[in-house]
Amino acid sequence: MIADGNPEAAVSLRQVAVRRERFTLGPLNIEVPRGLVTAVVGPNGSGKSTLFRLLLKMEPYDDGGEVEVLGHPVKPGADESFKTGIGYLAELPHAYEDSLTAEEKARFASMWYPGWDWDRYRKLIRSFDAESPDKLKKMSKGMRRKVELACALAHNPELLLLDEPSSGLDPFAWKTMLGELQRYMEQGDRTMIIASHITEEVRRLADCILFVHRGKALGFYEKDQLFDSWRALAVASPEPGRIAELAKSPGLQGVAESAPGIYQLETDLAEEAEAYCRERGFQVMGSRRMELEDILSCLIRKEDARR
Ligand SMILES: Nc1ncnc2c1ncn2[C@@H]1O[C@H](COP(=O)(O)OP(=O)(O)OP(=O)(O)O)[C@@H](O)[C@H]1O
Repeated sequence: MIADGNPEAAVSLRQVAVRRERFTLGPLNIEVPRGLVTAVVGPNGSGKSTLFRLLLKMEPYDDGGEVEVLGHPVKPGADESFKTGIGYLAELPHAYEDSLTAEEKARFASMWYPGWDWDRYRKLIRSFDAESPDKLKKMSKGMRRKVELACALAHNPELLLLDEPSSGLDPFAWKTMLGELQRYMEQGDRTMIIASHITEEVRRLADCILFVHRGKALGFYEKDQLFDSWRALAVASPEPGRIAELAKSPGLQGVAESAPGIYQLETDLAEEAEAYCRERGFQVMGSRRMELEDILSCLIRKEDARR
């Protein structure tokens, strides 16, 4: 997770801290790889939106930290032209755009982004079924979201930052969005960072997952590896009361005796834990992938115990 000036990184953070009156993000040391989708997953108020704003130079950070986006330093006085290579979908709509129509918003964006492609924009609007002459403030939440998504994608940005993009979308629009985002990533050289509370969205889109909680990074994982190694095992023993033995199993994240001699064991080293159990005469009756929220709960529990 420590950044070391890796040119393969789309985003590098070194010892970066954002301080507010009642909240601190960081210090963060993170490298987000290029060409992949990284999902930022964490409870409400954990700092996901603040992280996005930091990357767009909308949040000042403490001296001593270093932020690099697409190879450019993000710091006071530095050139900001790299921002034209970013597509950003904020969590909430901007009030100053309320009185614009979709077409007017798009015209405004087209002046800012050299790579703006009207043909691409119109195709996206059609694909989202979001053709409307209304002002943005008169649109439904989902309709406005679709317009904003089309605008974030229309210049085919090198880096796409999506803050809870599916908020307000109906299931059809959600599916369309997934398809468009997958097509965007199929180009092979694009990078996406997405904050999401939707497990299915993370499962389908993400290559990597960054867990955050109370402004701290709890871990950066390759998704498939994460789901392979974090498992819940159902373990049986002919005699009850052997929980202390299981509590020493590799990668232990949690263990409970659900019935006499029947244990639920959560581990982030599934293969090693299964071998450990078998060597000691336990029977491994089942092994299932843990859900994203369960993994996040385990990480939070560990972090809270450390505090
Ligand atoms: N403008 C602000 N001024 C002061 N504190 C703020 C401001 N915006 C957010 N915060 C605080 O910063 C913390 C992180 O907020 P942030 O919006 O980054 O979290 P989040 O992970 O995106 O949450 P959610 O999942 O609810 O969108 C919260 O404690 C929030 O109250």
